Amino acid sequence: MTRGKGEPAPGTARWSDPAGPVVAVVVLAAEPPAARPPVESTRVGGRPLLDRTVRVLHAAGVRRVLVSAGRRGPDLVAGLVARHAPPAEPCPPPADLPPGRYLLVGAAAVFDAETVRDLATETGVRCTDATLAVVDADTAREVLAAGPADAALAGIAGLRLRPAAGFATTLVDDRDGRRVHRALWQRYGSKSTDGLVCRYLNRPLSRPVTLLLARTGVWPDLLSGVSFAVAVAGAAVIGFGGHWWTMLLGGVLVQAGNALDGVDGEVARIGLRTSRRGALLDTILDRYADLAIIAGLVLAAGGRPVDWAFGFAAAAGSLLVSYINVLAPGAPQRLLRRDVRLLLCAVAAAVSAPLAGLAVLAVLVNADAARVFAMVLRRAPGLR
Ligand SMILES: Nc1ccn([C@@H]2O[C@H](COP(=O)(O)OP(=O)(O)O[C@@H]3[C@@H](O)[C@H](O)[C@@H](O)[C@H](O)[C@@H]3O)[C@@H](O)[C@H]2O)c(=O)n1
Ligand SMILES: O=P([O-])([O-])O[C@@H]1[C@@H](O)[C@H](O)[C@@H](O)[C@H](O)[C@@H]1O
Repeated sequence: MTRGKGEPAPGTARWSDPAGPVVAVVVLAAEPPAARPPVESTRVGGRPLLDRTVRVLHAAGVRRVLVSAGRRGPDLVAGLVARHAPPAEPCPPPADLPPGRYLLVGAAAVFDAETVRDLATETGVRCTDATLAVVDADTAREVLAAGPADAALAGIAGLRLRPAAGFATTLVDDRDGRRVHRALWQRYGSKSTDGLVCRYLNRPLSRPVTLLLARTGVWPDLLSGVSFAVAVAGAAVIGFGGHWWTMLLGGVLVQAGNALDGVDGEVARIGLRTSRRGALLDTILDRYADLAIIAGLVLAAGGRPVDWAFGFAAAAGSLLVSYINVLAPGAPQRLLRRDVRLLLCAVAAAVSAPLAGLAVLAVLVNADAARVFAMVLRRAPGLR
């Protein structure tokens, strides 16, 4: 394809003029492929790709999302309108597109809001990692008239290429989902705040479970309940088992619950389904599971006064270490994060040393809490 119609002579300002908000046009095939489901219906993170695309575009601040899909358009858009607010709209015929800036989105593009925001700062730019481009109205009309954006955009000269600022890839077809979900996990599976046990032991354990569940659309809150149930089951087996092998089994269940506790967040992030409600549920269930596990160790140790004393100290310190995260989110790095505490409890149970485990946990968590509180207090402004 020759240079875009109306393409400015090199050096003129039009391509770089970022004036005006961008309108997104999701360019789908006018006719669905005969042999396979249309790529936009492939489930990514538990929702059809077209739904994810509309959601990400709105999350990136795009004020209008149009869907160009030939005669399929009105039906597709009707479904989107029912599931999105603000909704998507059918794209008018290319010749009727008003002047302005357009973000052209390929049917198979999988991307995040960060990539959209970065691209939308300019005009005349195309993403090298997925079919995304910001062009002016003339070029948009030309691409839409030519058919699916994937091929038409590649042929337009004069577009500056730019790697994705965030996440972006192209879903080849519905068999490519595994690769895309691995890439999404790589980007969103772990958190910057993960502790050492979490990063090097728990995330590798939770990753295959998440990759199995992320495409199903399973509710993250349900997964929070499952990891809670596994941890509490471990606590019960430890507390009431009475044999070395039940202690070992209990320890394994506690560590399994520890690792599984990352699956809910991983599935939520990959599927763009994180929620404040889910975060609260996750944290509250974790606190109860922590207390249940400590109670299980106290019962396994014999339930004597000394066992309850260490259990109380371990529980109080554990709650304080977690509470610091609420009181002072930017507090210095806490060492006895939940991933470390639960691994310590699991090992104590597995080697049938519940009292020793409680004593070590009690000393470490309270020392860590005292250390971090002292640092926070030193930084806190004095009386004014
Ligand atoms: N129903 C839900 C559950 C979670 N979210 C969102 O996810 C984060 C929680 O992220 P994640 O589950 O990845 O990690 P978490 O903070 O739970 O930390 C666990 C530790 O508890 C565990 O001990 C450790 O082993 C594990 O590896 C993790 O580090 C939540 O804040 C929400 O934003 C949601 O939306 N809905
Ligand atoms: O590691 P920690 O801070 O003691 O406890 C954590 C909480 O602070 C966090 O809010 C929650 O999402 C984690 O699942 C874990 O429960």
